[in-house]
Amino acid sequence: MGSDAVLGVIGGSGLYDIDGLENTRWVKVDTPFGDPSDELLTGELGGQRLVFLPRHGRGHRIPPSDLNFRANIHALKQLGVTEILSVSAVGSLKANLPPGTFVVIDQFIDRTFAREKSFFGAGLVAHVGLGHPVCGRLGDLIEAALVELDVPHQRRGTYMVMEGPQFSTIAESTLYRTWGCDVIGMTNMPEAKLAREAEMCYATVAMVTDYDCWHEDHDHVSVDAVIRVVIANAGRARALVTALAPRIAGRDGACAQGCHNALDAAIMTAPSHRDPAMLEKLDLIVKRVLG
Ligand SMILES: CSC[C@H]1O[C@H](OP(=O)(O)O)[C@H](O)[C@@H]1O
Ligand SMILES: Nc1ncnc2[nH]cnc12
Repeated sequence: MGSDAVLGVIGGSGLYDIDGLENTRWVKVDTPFGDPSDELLTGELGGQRLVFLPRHGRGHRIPPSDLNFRANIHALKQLGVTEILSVSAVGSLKANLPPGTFVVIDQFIDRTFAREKSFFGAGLVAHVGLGHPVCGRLGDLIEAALVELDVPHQRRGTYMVMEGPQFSTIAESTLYRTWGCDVIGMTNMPEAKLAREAEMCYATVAMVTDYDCWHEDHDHVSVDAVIRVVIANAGRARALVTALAPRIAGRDGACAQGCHNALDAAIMTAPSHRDPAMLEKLDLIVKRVLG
């Protein structure tokens, strides 16, 4: 069987388009959860189908708490995306992770509190596993691409997700360091949770832009500093996408880690108690498992 893989790229701060895409088209996608951040750019990169979504919209119009994460993930799924690469700017919580380092995230701590976090709800209840919140297989492919490109990186790391939009206090930043977190940002949750519910592989490459506000020898984070580092590293982020695309095509069948079967044992609501309106709204998400 040939690969059915379609790579979705969610571009964070500073990554609002993709180089070298062929046969491109910006597509407007409607979802039962409202509007995604922008139109989605579809195309091919080295023969691999790719869909790109600028997380904050072109021109960076939408703050983290107002992102419609459900619509974004649903729109990617509608366009056939099976594996998602999230590219994100983050602050460093470790002295050995200076700006310019890429971290292939494998864990999250979700401290967000003002966001819709599930496709499911009253009338159709589900609980997916999140012990491994990112796809390890996709993480390995990202790491292989970073090695090939000689980009300074760390293979694993915990991303602390804060609500924002303000940056942290020193007390908060210091607390997160005692928790062993590696980096901090505002966007990857509930994105990763929703990708799991939608049975898509998800992995994050976090681009360190600053030392947040805990480091005595460095200025506190500012938008200026973040943008400067993002611009300096945008070429490497784009090269990563180009190097990752052909690696995605190698998958045969469903993800061996189980991302594409995440709902197999997740739905709790008895068939006789399922809300028909919810079933209709969630059709794209649940049709593989409920038929
Ligand atoms: C401009 S700094 C704060 C902003 O950047 C990060 O976003 P993204 O993950 O989309 O690159 C961070 O989480 C904040 O939203
Ligand atoms: N220090 C920081 N805190 C939260 N989000 C960020 N994005 C980039 N740097 C950040």
